[in-house]
Amino acid sequence: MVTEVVNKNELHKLDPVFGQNSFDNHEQIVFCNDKDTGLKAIIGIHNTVLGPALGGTRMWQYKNEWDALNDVLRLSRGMTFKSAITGLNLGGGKAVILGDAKTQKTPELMLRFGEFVHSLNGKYITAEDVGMETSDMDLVRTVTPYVTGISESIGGAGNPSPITAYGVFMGMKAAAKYTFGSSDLENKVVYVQGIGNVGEALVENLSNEGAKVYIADINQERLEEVRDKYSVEIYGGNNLYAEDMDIYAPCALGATVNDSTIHQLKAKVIAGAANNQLADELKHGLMLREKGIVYAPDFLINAGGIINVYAELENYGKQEIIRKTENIFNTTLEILNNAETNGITTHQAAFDVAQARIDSRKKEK
Ligand SMILES: NC(=O)c1ccc[n+]([C@@H]2O[C@H](COP(=O)([O-])OP(=O)(O)OC[C@H]3O[C@@H](n4cnc5c(N)ncnc54)[C@H](O)[C@@H]3O)[C@@H](O)[C@H]2O)c1
Repeated sequence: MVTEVVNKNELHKLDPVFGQNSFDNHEQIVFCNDKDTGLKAIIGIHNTVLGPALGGTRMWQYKNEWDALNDVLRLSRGMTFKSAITGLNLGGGKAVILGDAKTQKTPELMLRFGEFVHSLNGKYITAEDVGMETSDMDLVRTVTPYVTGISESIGGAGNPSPITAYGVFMGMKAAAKYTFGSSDLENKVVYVQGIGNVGEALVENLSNEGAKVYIADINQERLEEVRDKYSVEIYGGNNLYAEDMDIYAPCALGATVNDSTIHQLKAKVIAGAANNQLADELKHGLMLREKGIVYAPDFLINAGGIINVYAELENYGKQEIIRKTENIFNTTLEILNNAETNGITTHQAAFDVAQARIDSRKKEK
């Protein structure tokens, strides 16, 4: 849509940036373009009340620029609440690079992207997300200090994905305790959708605990690779939402919990790593509550990665990373109980805690 020539008289109807539903008072949005490397990126800085906006970079072949903009806005906003509820002194930001990471990601493009990050003087700090590897962050580090998730060999905390997965596992166990009366996941039927960096590490935790794990991914090679390493089954159908399961773990992209899937979902718990799992936070949060499906808020339980990269800024070690990540179990249980007591959705309960922390810091300032 944005690539079409727009009738100037109609521009006011489009409100392309400030009028977007997902805009939600972003402080700054930076559009980056470099002809030589083909870089097209958007950096979203949602809120810096608690500290610099930290969030990963996603490289994805979006259908169009509207999708890319909407994604970066939703993701950076999510980071604000993730860091706030986790008690970190960080704001929310995120970046997207438009393109196919497999075929279009070059060292030159990553370096140019790093220069754009550097030009923001630390207001935005990047890290990895979908389509990025630790080695990409190492490259970005050569042109800017405003990057985390770099290799341990050069002073970083390494790949955040295993810690993210561990936090999701903790959140899932808390949701299981709340729902089934025990945090033990042995024999629980869990569908993990998306077995990338985080999904695979979650599968490892789950299979060690004796859960019955089914894996789904659009990448067949990946499915076979992961199936051969752990005692899991590849899901052979084409609509996992309708399958009998205890727990649905979305670990691919966002918005899989929506009008169409909620009606089909048989899971009793949703707990996964993907950001922005609810297509519409208010509406779908309520629909899940009405259906009695327990939703462990994504921005609460997938905070292990940000805890891991925050260590690079605050200089704490592995032990503290694990301790903070394990605490996701307690926070999740508290949020699920609060939601029940106050008759609100679990998403709202988590959001309220995060927003209260931001408001109180704003008052102090
Ligand atoms: N990496 C982290 O530390 C971290 C931290 C917090 C949140 N997250 C979120 O977790 C999710 C996974 O991150 P990751 O780092 O593992 O990414 P990744 O790129 O390593 O893996 C994503 C996987 O999802 C698969 N996939 C994509 N679309 C799919 C679909 N429609 N159905 C099934 N599978 C599909 C891909 O083939 C890939 O295997 C993302 O939403 C990311 O934003 C990641």
